Amino acid sequence: MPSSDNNNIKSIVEFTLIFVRSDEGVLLGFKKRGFGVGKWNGFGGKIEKGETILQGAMRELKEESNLTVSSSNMIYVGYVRYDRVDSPQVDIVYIFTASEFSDSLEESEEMAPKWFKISEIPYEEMWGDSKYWLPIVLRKKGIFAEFLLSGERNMVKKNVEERDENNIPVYGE
Ligand SMILES: Nc1ncnc2c1[nH]c(=O)n2[C@H]1C[C@H](O)[C@@H](COP(=O)(O)OP(=O)(O)OP(=O)(O)O)O1
Repeated sequence: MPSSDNNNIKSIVEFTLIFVRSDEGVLLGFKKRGFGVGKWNGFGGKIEKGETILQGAMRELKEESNLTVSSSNMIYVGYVRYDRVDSPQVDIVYIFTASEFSDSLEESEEMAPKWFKISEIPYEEMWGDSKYWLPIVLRKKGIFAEFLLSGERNMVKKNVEERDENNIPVYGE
């Protein structure tokens, strides 16, 4: 996408997003405040200074759902890049899955968690781009996707690539 050429004059903000799986389906959280309020999504947030991407993903899951996933059970599957025509910020969202976890599921100040069958995922109540790439992730494939957005809602361009496990994209490479 042409906007990629602008990376050097845009600020990059890095986020994590994890989709926990079980026999019940996939765990989503209803965002109760802040960015994405009123939408269902996986669990995650900004990576904090001094922590790795993996540490950030594990911390956000714990904070938002009380679930614990050990580092060896965190599966990195790729990333989604969001550029906006009307903002100097590019968001990189690192995507993880996990199917082994411990501790009891709890609602947090930020997220109300709920298990969804795969066939009942509420894509119309999620970010508009999720329907293009989340099904790929849930088929246990790697993902690289990039979206050019106008404001919060309008998608100007999209590029979605399914990747094999030996070709999982790493941001910056
Ligand atoms: N388009 C886009 N931009 C940025 N982040 C996202 C999207 N689509 C998404 O699905 N996401 C994900 C990435 C993160 O998991 C969340 C956003 O994190 P946020 O709640 O803003 O981060 P926190 O660190 O928890 O924020 P506060 O603690 O400051 O509220 O959405």
